[in-house]
Amino acid sequence: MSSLAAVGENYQKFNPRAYLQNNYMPPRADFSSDDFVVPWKLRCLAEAFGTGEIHGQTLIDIGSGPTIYQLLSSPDHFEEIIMTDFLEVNRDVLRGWLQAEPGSFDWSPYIKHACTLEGKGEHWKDKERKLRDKVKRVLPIDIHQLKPLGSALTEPADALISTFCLEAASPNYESFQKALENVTTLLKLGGHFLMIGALEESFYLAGEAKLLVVPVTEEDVKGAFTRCGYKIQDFRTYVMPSSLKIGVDDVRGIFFVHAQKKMQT
Ligand SMILES: C[S@@+](CC[C@H](N)C(=O)[O-])C[C@H]1O[C@@H](n2cnc3c(N)ncnc32)[C@H](O)[C@@H]1O
Ligand SMILES: O=S(=O)(c1ccc2c(c1)CN[C@@H](CF)C2)N1CCSCC1
Repeated sequence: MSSLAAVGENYQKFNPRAYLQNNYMPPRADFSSDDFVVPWKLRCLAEAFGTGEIHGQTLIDIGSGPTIYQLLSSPDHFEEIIMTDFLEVNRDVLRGWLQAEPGSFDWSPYIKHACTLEGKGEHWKDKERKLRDKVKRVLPIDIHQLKPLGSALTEPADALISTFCLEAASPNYESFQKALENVTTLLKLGGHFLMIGALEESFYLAGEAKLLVVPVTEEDVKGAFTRCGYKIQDFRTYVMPSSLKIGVDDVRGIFFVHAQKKMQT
């Protein structure tokens, strides 16, 4: 079995609820200080979208998983948002939240924090409704395919966003780089890519699943984007405090990159 096939097979054991529990619920999800990682992530995204540079018809979220926090500052800037994931279980979890099904994950602390960061006086229920209205499709994706969305997409997008996907779905750095090239085909020339990911992580747990992660450094990430024809507009890192290391992963830090696809290749 190829290493890519092995990654895909291992993901069949991925448990969305366990993943959400491990990463997006207290005590790890702590909003009590701006210096904590979740406020830091939301601030990176709010500030990037707040520049007004990143806008257009379509935004695609690559490897959404069962989460929506990554999109909270985007709805005012795009007509259509497309969410994607490799696993049907995750696409089903997303559809449940989008349709406000009972028992869906409570993202309200994240939505409220995004409203505070943006400082527009927007009520969190309005932001929640706006995001639900803008997400028009939830599609299957495989970043290791030359055409990651197959024939589902006709027009390239104005912007891409991806959080904790490429490094968590690639068995090695070569396939991480190739996956970036593959997803870049989904983006217009001059389009913007916002990515948040794990630094120097080798595994994470999601219920019965132990998923292998290709450990990447800041230089690895910058090099991959540069080799793929991007201009890096902003790059930030967050060092994970030891208090947040509870055994569900071995992440050392988090990166945020805002990159723009050059007009000339
Ligand atoms: C660590 S989770 C990230 C989820 C979410 N974006 C977040 O910020 O928490 C990694 C995601 O990558 C997805 N994935 C795994 N293999 C993939 C592939 N070949 N192509 C696209 N996504 C894949 C998984 O289904 C999972 O949802
Ligand atoms: O936002 S995080 O930095 C975060 C959030 C998600 C993930 C990781 C880290 C690291 N492992 C990833 C596996 F790919 C998933 N965070 C980790 C500390 S507690 C709150 C959640």
